[in-house]
Amino acid sequence: MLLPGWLDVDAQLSLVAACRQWARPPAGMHTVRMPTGGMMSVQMVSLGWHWYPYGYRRTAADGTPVKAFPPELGELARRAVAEAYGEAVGTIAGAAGYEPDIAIVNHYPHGAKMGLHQDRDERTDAPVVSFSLGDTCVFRLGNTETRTRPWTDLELHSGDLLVFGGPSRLAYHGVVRTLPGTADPALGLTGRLNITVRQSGLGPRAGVGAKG
Ligand SMILES: O=C(O)CCC(=O)C(=O)O
Ligand SMILES: [Fe+2]
Repeated sequence: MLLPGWLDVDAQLSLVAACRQWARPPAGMHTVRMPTGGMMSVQMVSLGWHWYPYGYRRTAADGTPVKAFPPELGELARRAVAEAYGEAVGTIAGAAGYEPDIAIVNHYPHGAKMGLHQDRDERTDAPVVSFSLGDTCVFRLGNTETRTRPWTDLELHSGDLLVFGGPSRLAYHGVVRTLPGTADPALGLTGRLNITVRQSGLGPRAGVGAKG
């Protein structure tokens, strides 16, 4: 579900300010090396659970405890899910009782992108909520079966809300490119930020993934 302009400028400004705090060390913004050896071009910071390829743990990349998941971000994401699905909320897995406990903030400097992937390191089928801030990007929304066509390229603008739930929860998706300089200068942001809010399905202490 795409709800363009769901965040007004004030809400965008407060999220950008929050991202600046979350980005600070310890457990701050970092780059990620993929198991194949390459570095991701985005920088990221996780809240609640630290994401690494491919799993979640409580310890951040610098070895310090991951920052807490902010309850107000959970509240915002719950409202996003409720408004995205409206009366159909009961038909979408995990939407009615949405209890997110993870946020991943991605920063896209000019030239950064994200290859086509599924968000499948969570242990629930509850929706993933995505907020876009800053520069516009070309977002590729694929199908749930393959990394290949059919896909749809759409622009995500600052303030747009995208919710992956129900039949599209495991849709392949990625960021083809950002459009440098398209952000409202009032945001004071270089590049693009994306915040995804997720429900881990993990217990309070457990970690999952290839490295346990
Ligand atoms: O930046 C985006 O819009 C998508 C980010 C994403 O797919 C992810 O963090 O898993
Ligand atoms: Fe994703």
